Amino acid sequence: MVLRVEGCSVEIGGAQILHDVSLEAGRGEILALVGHNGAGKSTLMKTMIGMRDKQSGSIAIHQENIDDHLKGYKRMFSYIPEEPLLFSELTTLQHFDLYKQSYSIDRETFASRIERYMDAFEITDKKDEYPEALSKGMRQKVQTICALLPVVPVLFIDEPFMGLDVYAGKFLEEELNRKKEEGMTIVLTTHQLEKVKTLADTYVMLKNGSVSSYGPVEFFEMLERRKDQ
Ligand SMILES: Nc1ncnc2c1ncn2[C@@H]1O[C@H](COP(=O)(O)OP(=O)(O)OP(=O)(O)O)[C@@H](O)[C@H]1O
Repeated sequence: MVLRVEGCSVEIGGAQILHDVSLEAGRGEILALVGHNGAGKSTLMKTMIGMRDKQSGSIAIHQENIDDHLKGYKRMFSYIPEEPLLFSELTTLQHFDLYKQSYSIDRETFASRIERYMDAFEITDKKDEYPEALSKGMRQKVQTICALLPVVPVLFIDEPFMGLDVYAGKFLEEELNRKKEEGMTIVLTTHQLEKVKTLADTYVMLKNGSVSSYGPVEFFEMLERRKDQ
């Protein structure tokens, strides 16, 4: 297994938000976190990337435990948050450069990737702009490109298609499939059930902070069909 989460519980301000959550995902697997608003999907994702403390449980990528060596663990994944988290003092290109340095991406690989991504996401003419001069969707594109640049074992994405236009959404979907073929493990949250069915291999359904069902995506489709009957 590439990603292993075991018995994670999270409290925020004295309220128990996640209860004993466990999941795992293998190489080249796309895992969708699903559930109603407030079920705990973003909290779980933030906990898996070390942005939120847990009260119990363990999280590891390739046996690198989040609690033993956070810096090493952080080099094992990239992350696209629900709301873009950009630096107001950095231009689009400077953001990409920050990722190049953080993940030690070589110059040639970096140059070809940013050219391809800026072209596909249609933001080449925004390369010297600061975030305040970008629309929300464009900021989301910059954030998405940052996370797609490094080749890491795991990619975490919170609501990947929110705010993206249809062309960018289509390209992202194709790119996630390409990354999956190359062996990347992808964990995403989404409310778009169609995307779960077309993109994911497995799913974890959260209900009030607990895992209510978990398995191959065909099982999820069966549950959805049964609900409709
Ligand atoms: N910073 C916070 N302070 C207090 N409560 C929080 C905080 N963040 C999340 N919560 C609570 O934790 C619960 C889970 O929220 P979370 O954002 O993880 O849900 P979600 O499944 O991602 O929801 P959505 O689908 O609406 O994005 C909610 O009850 C929310 O109010």
